[in-house]
Amino acid sequence: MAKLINGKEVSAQVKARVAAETEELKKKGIVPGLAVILVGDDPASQVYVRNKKRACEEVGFLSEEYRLAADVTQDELLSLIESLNARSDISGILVQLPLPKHLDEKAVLNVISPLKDVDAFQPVNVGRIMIGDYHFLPCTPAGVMELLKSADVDLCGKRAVVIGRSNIVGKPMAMLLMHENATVTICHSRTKDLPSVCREADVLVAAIGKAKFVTADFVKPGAAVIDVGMNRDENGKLCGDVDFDSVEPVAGCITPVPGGVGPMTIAMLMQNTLMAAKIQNGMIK
Ligand SMILES: Nc1nc2c(c(=O)[nH]1)N[C@@H](CN(C=O)c1ccc(C(=O)N[C@@H](CCC(=O)O)C(=O)O)cc1)CN2
Ligand SMILES: [Mg+2]
Repeated sequence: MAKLINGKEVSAQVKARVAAETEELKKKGIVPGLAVILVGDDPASQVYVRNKKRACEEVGFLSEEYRLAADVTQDELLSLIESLNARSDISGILVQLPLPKHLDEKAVLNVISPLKDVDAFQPVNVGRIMIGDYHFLPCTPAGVMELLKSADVDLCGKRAVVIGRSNIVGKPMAMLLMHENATVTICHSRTKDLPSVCREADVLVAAIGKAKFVTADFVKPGAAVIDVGMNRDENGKLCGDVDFDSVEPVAGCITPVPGGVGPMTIAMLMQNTLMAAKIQNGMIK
């Protein structure tokens, strides 16, 4: 039986740490503030944005929410971001993704000040991650690293396989694992004989967006299996990219969905926003 890695528990620990530090910052007159921009009315995005606001309240941050109509123009969105860039009471800015098709996501992310880019999606921060000189890490990969640490998974010299090559998860995930001295392979839809590549992994991270895609034959006995997926199964039930029931008996440790990586995403956002407040107040160079 695999050890279950509990994302709810670890995310609560991260948020408690952030809340304690925020209390100290407030004594110096510094209040971290997060602005979240939601364009359109995608129901899942609405839930995530609501949860981000709730997390801000939990850790003692100021939070502002901007709900823009689905047909907002690119110029309107860019000017909102520019006005938030200029405000000293806003430490972090986040644009909830995905954006409606008529908006240019790259141009939108580009305009966020790198000092307030708490998602770490802005090209300056992406580059800094590449060279290992960063303040902000993208929330989901950072959350995965925190979960691996909580489960005492040793990465040094180990084989790690990441399935998925998105800019938001797969690519930065591979970098973070490499910074911890793992030997990393990135797989994707064109990878030949995917199960046999995955079977070499001591640490397997699934971020492909296909329900229950990773089955027991992808998993080396005793491996750490991290499921970044969020899908609906044939009955409409939330499930990950990993077929939990078949993989759990083979893995050494495993994250569930829900309750694994998901809650970490928001906890790490709180950590990044705290970091942004410290940077803007000259506490970190
Ligand atoms: N600007 C961003 N957009 C998006 C991000 C992001 O990090 N920044 N990530 C995802 C959505 N997301 C946060 O925004 C997110 C997704 C899932 C969860 C979560 O807690 N999931 C729960 C299950 C929730 C449910 O029941 O539906 C879990 O896995 O336990 C948090 C945040 C895309 N967009
Ligand atoms: Mg989860």
